Amino acid sequence: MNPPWDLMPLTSPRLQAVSLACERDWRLLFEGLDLDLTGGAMLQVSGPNGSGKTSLLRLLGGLMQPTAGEVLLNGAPLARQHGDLGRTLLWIGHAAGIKGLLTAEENLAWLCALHKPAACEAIWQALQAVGLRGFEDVPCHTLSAGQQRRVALARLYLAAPPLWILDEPFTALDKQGVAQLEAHLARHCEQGGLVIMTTHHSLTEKPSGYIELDLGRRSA
Ligand SMILES: Nc1ncnc2c1ncn2[C@@H]1O[C@H](COP(=O)(O)OP(=O)(O)OP(=O)(O)O)[C@@H](O)[C@H]1O
Repeated sequence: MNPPWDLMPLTSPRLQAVSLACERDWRLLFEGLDLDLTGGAMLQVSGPNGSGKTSLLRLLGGLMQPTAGEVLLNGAPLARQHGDLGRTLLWIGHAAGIKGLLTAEENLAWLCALHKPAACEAIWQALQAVGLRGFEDVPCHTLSAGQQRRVALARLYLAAPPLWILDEPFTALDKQGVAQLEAHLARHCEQGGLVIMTTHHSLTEKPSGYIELDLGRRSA
């Protein structure tokens, strides 16, 4: 049987940043930032600590308003699409973002239910894909940091939307986990998905649409 993520038809997303500026605590992090990303692209946002990588991701994911400029998703301002964002965009933040008292299966069930409920079988397949077979029904606070990160990343193996915004997705993963995630992200892009992520990790597997944006080299 094919895994569920192979059954998901991707509608190619387009994300644009138009003359984006970001100021935090009266400190200008960047300004005049333009991006035009379509399905197939992988944008790696790099730069030193505090250069504004997470802030940029939050702007692109609609979690924060820019100081100037705007973000367009499929041609329309992101700010006006909050109700529909979950169908297009999957956000996985710096923290694993899972509930310790819930099991891995329960965490994924409620996270998916926010936008599109997932069948129990699909959730177990996703957990198996991230190496958590046998840990489906234990409370997540009993899992290691890397295993908790894997629970969060299992969402990328469910019927995920086409645009993935991931803040430091490789944190706490072992070598095998890093290699597997790299391959999965590259495959998502080759299938028409769009990945935007921050990482200090140097990628060994890059899709043809790979782009790097180094915020440390931009003058604010
Ligand atoms: N909630 C906040 N309120 C005010 N300022 C903030 C907040 N979060 C971050 N900042 C400031 O914004 C700047 C950029 O932070 P950001 O987290 O975007 O950087 P980063 O490049 O992702 O850093 P790191 O590599 O350490 O994760 C920092 O100077 C930080 O102090």
